[in-house]
Amino acid sequence: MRGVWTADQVRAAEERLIEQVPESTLMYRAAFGVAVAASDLLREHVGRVSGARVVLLVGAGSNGGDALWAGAFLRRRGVRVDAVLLAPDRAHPAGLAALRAAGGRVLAVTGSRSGGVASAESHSAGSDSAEAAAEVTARADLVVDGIVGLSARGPLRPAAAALVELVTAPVLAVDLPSGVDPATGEVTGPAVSATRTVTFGGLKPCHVLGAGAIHSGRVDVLDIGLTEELGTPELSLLDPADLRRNWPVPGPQDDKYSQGVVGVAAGSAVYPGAAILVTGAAVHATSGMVRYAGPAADVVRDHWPEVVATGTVADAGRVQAWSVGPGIGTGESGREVLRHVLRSGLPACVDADAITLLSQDETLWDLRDPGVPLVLSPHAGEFARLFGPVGADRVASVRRAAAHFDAVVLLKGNTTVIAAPDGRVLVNQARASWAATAGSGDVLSGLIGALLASGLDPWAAAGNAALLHASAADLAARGAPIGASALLAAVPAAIRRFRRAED
Ligand SMILES: NC(=O)C1=CN([C@@H]2O[C@H](COP(=O)(O)OP(=O)(O)OC[C@H]3O[C@@H](n4cnc5c(N)ncnc54)[C@H](O)[C@@H]3O)[C@@H](O)[C@H]2O)[C@@H](O)CC1
Ligand SMILES: [K+]
Repeated sequence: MRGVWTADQVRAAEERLIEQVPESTLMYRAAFGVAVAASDLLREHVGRVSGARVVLLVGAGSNGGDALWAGAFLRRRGVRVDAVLLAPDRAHPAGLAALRAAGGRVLAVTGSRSGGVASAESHSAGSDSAEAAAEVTARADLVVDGIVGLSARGPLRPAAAALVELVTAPVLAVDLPSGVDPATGEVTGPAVSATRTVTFGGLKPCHVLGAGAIHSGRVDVLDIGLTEELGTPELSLLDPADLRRNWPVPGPQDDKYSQGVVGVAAGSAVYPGAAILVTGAAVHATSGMVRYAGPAADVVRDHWPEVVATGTVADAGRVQAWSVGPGIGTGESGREVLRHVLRSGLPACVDADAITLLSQDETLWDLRDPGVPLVLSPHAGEFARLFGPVGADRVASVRRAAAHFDAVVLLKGNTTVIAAPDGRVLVNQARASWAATAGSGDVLSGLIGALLASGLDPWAAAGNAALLHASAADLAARGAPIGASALLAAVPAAIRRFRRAED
């Protein structure tokens, strides 16, 4: 599992570390890491380091300081470095002196009332003008983004925004791509799109949430001594090694019952698709047995002969967990199905129509045994019905909902957020949005139900299912749109890929 820490946590860790290590040492370490990554990118994109042109976009804080020091290190490798100071009076003094001493060129730019880089302020000897800054930026082989870091507030100022728009070269972001909200990953205006981001100590929310994850490019975490001091992460990400360790596979002593039997209550005679998809996902996710209970039993049996299918949940037989909701409808028959599942005292993944039913009829909650795990897996619309609009801070909303319902809540989306009632949060950022297709959520329900039946902790069940689901979508799509059936068919290949994956 990889941790993600908030800006406040990182600052607190820095304060603790500074009692042992001078602040300037931390900045050298950070800047050295940035310079190494910049050299790698130059080799990759330009084929050389010495003689290449690097432009540093430098803001008012220590983020700019990191960039300036990195520029000084790059000068020693023969790189031509231009620093564009966006807040000339507040540029990091030691970093600026170091860059100048190393022979870097410094251009000063200030924002104008009309926005853009129309006004420039002379700052140092040489061709200091907004035009010069624009020109070097546009001609750079690599741009280092030191505009703003952990203390970023609001959108980029106009001068920075105008320069960012001109960049065509690869961008190396220092700590995080400027213009992205550090806490939520939200992008509401112009923002840097980084090829790579070098961050310090640990991942921050903006590297893994929403548009921020895309704008960050590849993220390298550099341990400058902070990692030990960071404490419990605010969020976590599952990595391939977690999935490989967690995904249940049969052992020598297992039989079809010992691995957990999952019950599927989904679909209807008129809409059997959901039944087929949820059941199929459960069939592919784990070995053992899947029972289907509902009006689509005949169709399910035709599709998945290995499934034991019955007409009603009451006749389903013994299961260890339920996957309930997709396609059951929001009328009385669906309500009856949900009542049965909630009364059963078994773990359940509650999705789709079952979530709508819960939002319409509060008395359904009373049927639940509070000691038994529940996973709610809404999309944003269902979440809103159940708990109110998600808002910009998805993590905070989902965490509150999980505590409120005393359930694991998985909010679907390009960034899937999974919160446990005790406050733990997992996020899964899909690399693409191929899973945004009708029926894809049904597949996820089946995966979660199967993992619950195997006895996995419900938070881990939901998290592992989300990661596998996104990976199956990528594998199936390979660059072209897919339907949920293709996603479902790719589930075994995705499991195989994780089971073979190296750490
Ligand atoms: N926290 C740590 O342990 C370390 C931090 N370091 C660096 O220090 C950075 C944090 O430094 P600071 O706290 O000085 O803050 P920043 O460098 O993030 O910038 C803060 C200043 O930028 C301005 N600003 C805020 N939002 C802006 C926006 N949207 N557009 C333009 N300007 C804006 C404000 O005037 C603010 O004072 C980190 O991101 C990292 O790069 C590293 O030097 C190493 C260690
Ligand atoms: K930055």
